[in-house]
Amino acid sequence: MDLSELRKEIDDIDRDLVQMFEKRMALCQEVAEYKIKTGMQVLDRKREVEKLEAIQQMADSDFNRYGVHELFTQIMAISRKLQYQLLADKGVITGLPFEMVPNLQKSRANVVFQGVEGAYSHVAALQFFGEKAKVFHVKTWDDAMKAICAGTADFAVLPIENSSAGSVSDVYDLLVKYDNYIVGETFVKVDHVLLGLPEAEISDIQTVYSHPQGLMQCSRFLEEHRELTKYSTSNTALSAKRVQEEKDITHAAIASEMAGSLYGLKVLDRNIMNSRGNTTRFIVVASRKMYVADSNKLSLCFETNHENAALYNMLSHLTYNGLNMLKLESRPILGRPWEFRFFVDFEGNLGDAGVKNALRGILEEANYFRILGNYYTDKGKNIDENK
Ligand SMILES: C=C(O[C@@H]1C=C(C(=O)O)C=C[C@H]1O)C(=O)O
Repeated sequence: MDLSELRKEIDDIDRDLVQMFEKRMALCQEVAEYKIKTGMQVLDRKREVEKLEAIQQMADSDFNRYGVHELFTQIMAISRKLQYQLLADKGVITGLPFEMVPNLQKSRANVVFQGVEGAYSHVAALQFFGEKAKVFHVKTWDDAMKAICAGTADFAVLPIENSSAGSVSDVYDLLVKYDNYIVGETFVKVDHVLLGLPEAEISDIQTVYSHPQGLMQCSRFLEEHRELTKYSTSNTALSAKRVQEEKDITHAAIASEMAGSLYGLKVLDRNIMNSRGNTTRFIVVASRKMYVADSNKLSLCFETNHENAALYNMLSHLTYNGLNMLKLESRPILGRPWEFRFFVDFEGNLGDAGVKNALRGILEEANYFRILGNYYTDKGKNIDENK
């Protein structure tokens, strides 16, 4: 037999396979209609496990047993995706009661941030809500979350990620702890300087205060000045305040120039950061499940079974619906060592058919699932990376 004859036979088989595939999908569509009527779940794990076992029995070698297992795992996943599409089309999307709003009521908003005046969160709040916004501060990120739950604030502004130090993991955990939602985001350029008392010189400094992120973002500078003792504080601006209050010429803070001028400190050194384009992304959080009409980014959180391909299967719902993933983060689940909760950001709007379809799939197949928000992002267009 020559190659072209072999390929012709393969082509014939493939044609049959496609026809069989289409027949199978048509039946799955009927199954979906039955499920919609009866309120049954799309995923039936027991049936899928039994099917995979039965199919493996039909194959005649280990290699083929493995192959058909792979093949039918995918066929059934596609079958489920078809069913979710149908459910989403028929409006059967429970668990997504997000209210669409034309815009956020920014001008009358009461906004909370963590830290003290001059903190980068303060800068972020003014940038997002405008210079005249009513802002107040609390001691911890947890307090900020509580303030919006209690209604003393309409919005909280919290840092979620820095371009050189990475994710702010505590804030991820707080998004799970509280029933609050991301309704916006804003990017702030972080320009740390070394601040001391007006009479201090850099040679006087022995102790440096800053938030752990501030210390991390200036780690190269601190490595070059190993003689300095580093102290973590809960906020960069608070460290500037502390230097002002302690009146010790040997103390300095790593904070913004704005914090320095607020607390009467002198800039002892600039350009102390590891990377020049150092930017922090802040999220704006509210207690209402709402999204603005032009939202273009979603954040989700889910837990899966601790088994082979579990994450891959969850993410396949995004791939299959052509959704562009922007970020994947994981956090440990307390009480279940070495198991993780996943956080995914991707592009889209809750009104998009592809988004509804993907959410329906993840909602059914994850052990725990929450939409953390659908909001508008300008992707940090205001940031000049070269300055
Ligand atoms: C088609 C069904 O829905 C899903 C898909 C399956 C399949 O493609 O064989 C099997 C079980 C379900 O998870 C069904 O319930 O039979």
